[in-house]
Amino acid sequence: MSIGTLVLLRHGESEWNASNQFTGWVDVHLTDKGIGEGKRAGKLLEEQGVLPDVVYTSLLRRAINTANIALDEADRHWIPVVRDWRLNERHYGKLQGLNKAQIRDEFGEEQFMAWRRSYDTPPPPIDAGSEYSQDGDVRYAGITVPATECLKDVVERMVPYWESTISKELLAGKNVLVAAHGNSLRAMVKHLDGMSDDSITGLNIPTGIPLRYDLDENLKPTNPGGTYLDPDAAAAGAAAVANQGSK
Ligand SMILES: O=C(O)[C@@H](CO)OP(=O)(O)O
Repeated sequence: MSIGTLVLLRHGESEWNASNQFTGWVDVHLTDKGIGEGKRAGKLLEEQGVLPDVVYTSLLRRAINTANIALDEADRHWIPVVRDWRLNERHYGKLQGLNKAQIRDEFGEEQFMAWRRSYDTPPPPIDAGSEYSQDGDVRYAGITVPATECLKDVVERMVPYWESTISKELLAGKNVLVAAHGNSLRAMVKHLDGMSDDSITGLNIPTGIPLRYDLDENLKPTNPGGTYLDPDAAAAGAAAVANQGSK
């Protein structure tokens, strides 16, 4: 049996992407632009014949709604869905809700970039019970909700999940759509492409553009880095993410 195709999809633009706020586990809505990006993602899946058999999402509405919109557009709204917190965005700790440009101004470029993109420097932890903390959220009953995470923490929660679930679907020949987030997908790409802790710091994932991975029987990409279904829009989108926080 041949290996299924993997498609990674970062959610469309969220309200806090638009207002330049650190988001993490805060459950913000898509903007109208984000909804449009979800539709376009679905069109790309359909036009390029990359039709998922199963969809995995985080527990956050920006990823859930993007997947629903894209699948509806591609006429695959009926496929089975699995949702798991391990696909959630990286928890941004005390930075959740704060403006990226203000944090950059207050703490300087180096500290700002260490919190955003270093592999193992987590932001300061969020206070339990504060406005943007998730410690009392019923959807996370039974798990220890993080107070902050660095990318390494995301890799450590995501890879065992990948190995026990998503990779098995692919090995069984199913096409899998993973609808998730900038940093949880960076963790997945790092794992798939075997990227070093240093090289992942320079990788940014644009909103709403499907990224296809063709895998061999060892789940190694035969197209390293994956293939965006709209490469020009992806390059522009990734540059915009990289520049967030700049004036
Ligand atoms: O705020 C966040 O949760 C993420 C994704 O939007 O931001 P960044 O790209 O700065 O890691």
